[in-house]
Amino acid sequence: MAGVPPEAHVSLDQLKQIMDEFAKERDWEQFHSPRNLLLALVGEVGELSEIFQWKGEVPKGLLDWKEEEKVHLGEELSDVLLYLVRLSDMCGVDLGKAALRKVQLNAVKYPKKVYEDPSSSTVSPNNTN
Ligand SMILES: Nc1ccn([C@H]2C[C@H](O)[C@@H](COP(=O)(O)OP(=O)(O)OP(=O)(O)O)O2)c(=O)n1
Repeated sequence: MAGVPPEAHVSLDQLKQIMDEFAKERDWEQFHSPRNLLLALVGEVGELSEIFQWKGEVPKGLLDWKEEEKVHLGEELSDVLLYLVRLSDMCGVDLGKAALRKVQLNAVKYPKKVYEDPSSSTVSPNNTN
């Protein structure tokens, strides 16, 4: 793959282009329908879940995980991301734009002031009333 960007600077748009090239080079565009991609995405979410299955709660940062476990985790997270990027593209959705818009909607739905107030510390995100 010619245009693989330096790791630290990858964008959703670059991942979109890479997935497009990957599918074209293998003549796999015929298989990358929205439904197929959604099923593939859900399958990868299942593989991601398996990594955490039966472990109980795990500490943030996964400090006690072996390096190979973290590498595996990175692979499954990447599969989810790549299928999500490809699914969005095949549905004609600009994922970056949509995500930024959703972040704005979230901020309106969950106003900062409510959650900044220490007296409201028991308010959960799903119980704003
Ligand atoms: N038709 C396909 C098949 C694969 N991929 C790409 C996207 C994913 O990043 C990765 C998924 O590959 P596998 O189906 O081989 O899944 P895993 O890498 O998880 O392998 P396994 O299920 O054996 O653990 O390859 C794709 O774009 N289109």
